[in-house]
Amino acid sequence: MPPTFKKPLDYDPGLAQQTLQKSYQNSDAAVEARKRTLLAELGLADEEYELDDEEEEELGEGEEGPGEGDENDEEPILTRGHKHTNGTASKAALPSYGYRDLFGKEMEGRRRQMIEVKGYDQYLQDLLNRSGEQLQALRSEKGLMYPGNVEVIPELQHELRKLQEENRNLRNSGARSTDGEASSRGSSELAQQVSSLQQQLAVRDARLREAEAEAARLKARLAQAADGPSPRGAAAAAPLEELRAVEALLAESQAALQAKERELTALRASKAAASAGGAADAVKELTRQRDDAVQAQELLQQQLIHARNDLSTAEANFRAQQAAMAAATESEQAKALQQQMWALTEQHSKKVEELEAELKQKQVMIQQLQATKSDALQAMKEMKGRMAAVKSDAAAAYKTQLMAIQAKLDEIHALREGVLEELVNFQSEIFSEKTITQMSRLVRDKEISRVRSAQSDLRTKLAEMDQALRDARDETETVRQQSEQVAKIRELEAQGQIMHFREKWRTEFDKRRKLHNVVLELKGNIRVLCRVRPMLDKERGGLDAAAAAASMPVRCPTEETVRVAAVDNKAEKEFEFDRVLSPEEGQDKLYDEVAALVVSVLDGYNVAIMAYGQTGSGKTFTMEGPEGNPGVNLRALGDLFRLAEERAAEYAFSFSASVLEIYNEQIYDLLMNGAQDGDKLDVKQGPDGMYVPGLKLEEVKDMGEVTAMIGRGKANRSTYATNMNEHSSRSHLVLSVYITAVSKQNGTTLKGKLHLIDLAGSERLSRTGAQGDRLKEAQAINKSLSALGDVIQALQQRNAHIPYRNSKLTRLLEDSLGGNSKCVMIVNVSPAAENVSETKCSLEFASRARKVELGKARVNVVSADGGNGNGVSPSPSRGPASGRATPSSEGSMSRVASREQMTTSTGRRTPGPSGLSR
Ligand SMILES: Nc1ncnc2c1ncn2[C@@H]1O[C@H](COP(=O)(O)OP(=O)(O)OP(=O)(O)O)[C@@H](O)[C@H]1O
Repeated sequence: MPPTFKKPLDYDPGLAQQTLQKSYQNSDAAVEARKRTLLAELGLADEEYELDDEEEEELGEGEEGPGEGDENDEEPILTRGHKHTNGTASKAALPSYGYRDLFGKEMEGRRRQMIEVKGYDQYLQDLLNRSGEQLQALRSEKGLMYPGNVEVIPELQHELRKLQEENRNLRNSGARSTDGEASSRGSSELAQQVSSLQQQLAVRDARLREAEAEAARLKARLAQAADGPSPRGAAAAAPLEELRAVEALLAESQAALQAKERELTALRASKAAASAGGAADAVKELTRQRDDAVQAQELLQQQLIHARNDLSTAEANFRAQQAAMAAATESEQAKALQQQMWALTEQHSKKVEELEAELKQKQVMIQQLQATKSDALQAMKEMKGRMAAVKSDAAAAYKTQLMAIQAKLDEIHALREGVLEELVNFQSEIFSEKTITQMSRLVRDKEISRVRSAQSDLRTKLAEMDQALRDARDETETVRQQSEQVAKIRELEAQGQIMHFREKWRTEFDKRRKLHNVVLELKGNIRVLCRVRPMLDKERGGLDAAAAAASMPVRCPTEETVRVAAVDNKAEKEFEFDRVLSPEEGQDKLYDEVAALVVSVLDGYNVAIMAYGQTGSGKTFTMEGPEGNPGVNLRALGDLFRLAEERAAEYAFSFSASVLEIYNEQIYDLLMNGAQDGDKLDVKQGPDGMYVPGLKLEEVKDMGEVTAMIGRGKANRSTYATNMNEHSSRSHLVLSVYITAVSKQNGTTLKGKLHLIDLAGSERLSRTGAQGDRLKEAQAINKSLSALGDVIQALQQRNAHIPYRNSKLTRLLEDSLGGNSKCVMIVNVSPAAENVSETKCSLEFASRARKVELGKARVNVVSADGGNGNGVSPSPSRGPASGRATPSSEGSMSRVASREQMTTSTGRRTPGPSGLSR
């Protein structure tokens, strides 16, 4: 078990030094105390050590023996003392043994008495024995059982006793010599003494060596102690010094012993001299030697006392050193324990920090919980407040009712009082006063019971009202839930109905589309629209718009007829078309008439919309339109993109387009930059119908791309045309749109084609008066338009041969004027009087075209496996592969017949000329 500490201590050299010093002092004090005890036992108190001057002098005077002279003061003390052993010595004659400085005069006096009683030797022996015992007791008491010290001192004591024995022997031999014994016998005794002394010397030598060894052992132990930490070494320094002092003393003892040895050598010499010389001299010499030996013995005794004291001091110091070492060890242990405690303290500190952190978290949680709790309390408070308000409202209502009841009761009471009063008055007249009192009590009790009953009824009614209110609330909740369920059901039903209507709408839409196509077919595949443009400013002749309109020779009496006033002795003439658009009708109205055909393109039909008319009649206005008021081209394309987007769930559409110009019977690609050789582009027939090899087709995805493409085409056209206005009048501009629609359900592909054609001016050659290049241009225009007229006539007459190849224009439109296509011709006319003749020609040309029966159109469809799916459409009136005219079917004829009948019935359709050429 390690010692417990109140608190850890660091090693403090100062404290250790103080502790050591204290232990020294304690040891010194203990030795001093023991010494005093010893002296007390001997009858020598401390105060007795001091001698006053008087006694000193007295003793000094007493020492002067008679006949000895001054020189006796210097005699060996034992020489004089020995004289008194014979019982003749007085106190004044006692020798001074040189202890005066140690024991004092009184002690010296007592000592002398004891010496006189016991004899010197006995006294000395007693003193030594007692000192040894005291020392041993002191050692035992202090626990200083160090072998070296314990052994050395008894040995020294033993040595001392030996010396005393030797002295005694010497004295005895001296006494015998003094008594005059025979010198021969003394000689032999001396020889024995010498031998004995030699043996003693040998023994003392051995003891001295042992003492030296012990000193070395002590020295080693001290050095070992000094090898420790410096404070411990510092603590051991003092005992080391002490040991050195002891060593010095031992060295002195050794020196004394050596002196003794020398004395013995001298004794041997004296022995030899005694053997050789006279006995008296020998005795004298021996006496002198004996005195010297006694003196040496005293010296040794003194040294022994010093050594003993020094040893005691060394022991005390060593003990203190041990205590200091123990203290240092304890300090180290304390230090280790302190470190352990620090480690434990750190662990505890960490644990405390963790616990503190946990505590903080708990505190935060507690704060949050408290906040939540306070919120809940606040909410409860608010709820309580609301409940209290509700209660107070209810209480107020109840109170109001009670007050009303109370008021009623008061009224009743007042009434009752009145009645009672009257009754009393009345009764007083009839009954005695006693009877009246009894009656009034009865009436009052009855009234009270009636009021109580009324109160009870009211309470019951209130309870019933509350119950009714609760029932009403429950019913309201039930109704609300039911209504929610009904609303959900209706919503679901509505969604179902929406789905149903959507499906129905889709079905109806398909039906409508089919019917639309049927209507178109019934109407005829070439529809002819007539558009009369407004009067231009230059054509008004100074008239305002209204007056100019009133003077116009071209009128539109109905939506299907146009009337041309009589000009040049020619009668007024009226023409009928599928639709006639007056000057007031805008682009949107016109587009409404062709929009249905545009839809047909997405269904896989070939559609051609062409604007016909003399120069300046409004063809470009109709097809292109001015900026901000687009014509057929942009509106048709816008519709196509819009419808394609609507049908995106069913079909995947792709659009491409080309822009070409036919000028002087040559084809120019307006999407190609730079000069072109018009002869190089020709019209061919491919698997998908007519096409122009080498013509650039551009994919377009939206109106932005279309607009940009048309803009480039126009720009290219203007670069090579010297006079744009004149050039545009003498060339055909064809914008073609190719649409592919792949069904997402069965993979079939529909391919539609839309030609939007702004034809060249149709004025007659004779009217132009052109010559040279102009004549050539006019002839070319005439040729292509004549070819168009021939084709229309051949179609109308159902000829076996349709002359498509007579011009690039008709060749290009072969599959758009054929059996599987739909065609709209918009004849644009000028309302101006100066253009009446040309207007008539244009209207007559369009009237003939209107009579052309193209037959039932067919869808360009390719099945998913790559086969031609044209068979899905109704039986064609012409062969699909050749595109050549075939005899009309009965159905077609019947439609024509019906149209003829319609015309006849109305009397407005007039048969046109048989030829179409101008
Ligand atoms: N419906 C109309 N409403 C208003 N102005 C029109 C209409 N039609 C044509 N115009 C105007 O008449 C003029 C001639 O029209 P436009 O250039 O379209 O004739 P055109 O037949 O294309 O001539 P060309 O054969 O030379 O190209 C233009 O100024 C045009 O703005």
